[in-house]
Amino acid sequence: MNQWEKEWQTEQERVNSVVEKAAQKIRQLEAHLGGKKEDVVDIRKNFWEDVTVNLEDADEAIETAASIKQQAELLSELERSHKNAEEQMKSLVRLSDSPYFGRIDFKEKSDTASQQIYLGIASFYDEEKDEFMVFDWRAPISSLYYDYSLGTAEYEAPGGVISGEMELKRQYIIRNATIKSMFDTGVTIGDELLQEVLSRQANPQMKSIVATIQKEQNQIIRNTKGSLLIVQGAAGCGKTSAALQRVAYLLYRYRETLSANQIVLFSPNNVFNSYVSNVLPELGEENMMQTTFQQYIHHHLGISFHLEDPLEQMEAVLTAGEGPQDQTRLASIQYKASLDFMDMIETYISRLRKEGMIFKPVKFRGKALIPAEEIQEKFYSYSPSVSIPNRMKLVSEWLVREVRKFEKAERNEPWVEEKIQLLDKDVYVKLYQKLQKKKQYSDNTFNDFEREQKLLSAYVVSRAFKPLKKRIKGLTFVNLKALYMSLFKEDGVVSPAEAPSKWKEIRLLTAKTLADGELYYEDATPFLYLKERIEGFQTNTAVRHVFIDEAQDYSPFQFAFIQRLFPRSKMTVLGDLNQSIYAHSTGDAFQMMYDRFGRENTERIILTRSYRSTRQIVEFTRELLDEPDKVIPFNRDGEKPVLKQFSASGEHSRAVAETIKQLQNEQVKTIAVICKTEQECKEAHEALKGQAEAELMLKESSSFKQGTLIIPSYLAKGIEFDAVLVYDASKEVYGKDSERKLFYTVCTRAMHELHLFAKGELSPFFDRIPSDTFLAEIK
Ligand SMILES: Nc1ncnc2c1ncn2[C@@H]1O[C@H](COP(=O)(O)OP(=O)(O)OP(=O)(O)O)[C@@H](O)[C@H]1O
Repeated sequence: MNQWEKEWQTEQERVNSVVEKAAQKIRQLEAHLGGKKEDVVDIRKNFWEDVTVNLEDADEAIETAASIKQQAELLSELERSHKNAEEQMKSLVRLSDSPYFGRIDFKEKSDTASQQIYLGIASFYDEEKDEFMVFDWRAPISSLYYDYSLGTAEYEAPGGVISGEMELKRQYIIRNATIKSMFDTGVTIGDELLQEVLSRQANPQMKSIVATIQKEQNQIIRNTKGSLLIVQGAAGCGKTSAALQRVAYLLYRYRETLSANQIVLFSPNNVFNSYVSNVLPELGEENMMQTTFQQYIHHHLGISFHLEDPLEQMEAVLTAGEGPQDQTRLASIQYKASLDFMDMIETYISRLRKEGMIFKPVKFRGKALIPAEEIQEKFYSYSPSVSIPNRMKLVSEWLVREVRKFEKAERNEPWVEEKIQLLDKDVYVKLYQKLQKKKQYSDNTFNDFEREQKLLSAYVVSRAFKPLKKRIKGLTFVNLKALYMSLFKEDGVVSPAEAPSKWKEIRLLTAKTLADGELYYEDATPFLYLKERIEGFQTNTAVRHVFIDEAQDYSPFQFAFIQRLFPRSKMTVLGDLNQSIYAHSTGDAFQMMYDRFGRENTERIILTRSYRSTRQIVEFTRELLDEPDKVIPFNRDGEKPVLKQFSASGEHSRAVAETIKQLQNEQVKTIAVICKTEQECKEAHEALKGQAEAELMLKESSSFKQGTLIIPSYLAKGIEFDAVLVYDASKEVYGKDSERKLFYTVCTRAMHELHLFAKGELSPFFDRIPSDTFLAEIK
């Protein structure tokens, strides 16, 4: 047995001993858990027997309440500890399969001997020996593993910086408690393990990367300095991965004060949500809250008209032509994305303080109880120094009082009698009991009938007025739609000198769509902003950390809005300007964020190494960028991208089908035929019918499946596939310079293979790509 084999054996023995200790712990926990479960069941069963209920007098009632409280606390404490034990159990089960993935030997400056630190997903403490057999990857000392190669190294412990010498760095792949591979590394995280991880097939669910986190990614994960962290980097450089491990890190580091429901991740779409949903549970943490910006807006708008989906907007933009209508829409999208538009709304708000508020009359059964003009008069009767939301509140209280007056008068209306006849028997009985309780019955049946009648009509009227009062309290008497539309009137807020280009056309377009009962997606955030400014901003102060992935797709307006929504929250913003695919994402949104938070509160980290795709694919895709050298491929080899160009469309689809079948025969798990738009997807699906099996995925389904998909470009955002087939890389489809970023985004979804097909003339983007970076077949 050579030295390495001996090492291997010693390491395997250590794995065995950790697993054995974990098994002991599992047995103990099982016994404990069983007992706890019985206790919980017992307490639930006997809850009312173990409390003394006596409500005879006030003192007794207080004692009873105290006794119930004590019993409830006991129960919740037991439930909590049961949950903890269960979580510990899950972590031990994971540990028994693969206890750790790395080891470092570190000698502190002041020590003579080095300490062996084994790193795993969760820590494991040996009570007998009083030492950690495994350190959590997020522990302060674990950062040595990610940040240093052999030699001098230091880390930040709670008590200060600790320096020393790293003498060994080792990596393992352990499955079923057996070491499958083991390597010592000199450089940061050895290429070998990363090579092995990256060469695997794509998965419908993203995986955690804790064993191979790179130094620059570790900086993102552990950064706790500023209130804004901006992460920029090319496609596939691990922004999303780093963000998710960062969530896990924050939950560990601030475990006393931070919980998963205080962290929000804004993701590009629901497919992406499902794609990343497994990473945190895999790391033994609960998932943070996940939403898309569209869902958030929709939920808070609570409007009755139809709100356009961002995907519909995307389709409209991607299929836009040179005609005036389409050009107006584009100009409108861009202007409404800007901070200029937010300023315009602010000017409007200042004006509304003095004049111009628009209300709806308060109506009941079709009858106007309080006309809109009267509400407006009341609104402006309050001092202008009172803010608009406060005045709204005062008006709402006044309206409720007014409505109450009408409510009383309404009791004698004929409809009330009709409703009384239709009342349920149960209601009658209840009201009868109420009267009896109040001892309001007399011997005089005539009086009794009158009282009954009064009570019944009061009941019927009050029930009928309830929704109206609720609506008033919800401030629905303000006419938000009309207010928003006023922004686009000819004599509106904007002075001709400040008006954006095509302002007249934008005004007309907006007025028309709103009048048709539709709200375009570009209007959604400004509309909500106006609503919040009038009704009072519903800020969320419970959320402590907001993550925005694919941040290049947010408009400055949306960013500013999010910042305002979460005033007590830190932010991590991740994106790549080269993948800006929305028409509103003009300019450098990151710079704008940077300016808003201020330099002293902001950290900016740029990632340059791309891990997703093979070296050959990165060498091809990066040429689409203005600064190709800024993207460095990770050294993993594969085939060069293949381009097949056809003049006849029949041959084109046959070739696509052939490639799909070939990949399927090779057992490639995830294959995506990516088209630019929904329309193109449908055409592709039709053309491939009967030739190759492929599923059409057009809308955001809630999950992302293995297999062969035909998918539009914007739905493939943030996701990756083993093989990508660009359905038509012709000039017809990717011809405008504004589509270069989209083309880049599409091509960079490929991990191992990239096939491009073109019908007719090639996209001009190929002019910038050196011909030796791909293989071309022209038919
Ligand atoms: N340190 C790492 N170890 C192992 N795999 C990694 C590492 N960093 C990134 N990856 C892998 O690279 C791929 C791309 O990562 P990720 O999706 O996080 O990149 P991204 O920057 O968000 O990409 P995009 O901007 O294209 O959406 C994923 O498969 C991820 O698992």
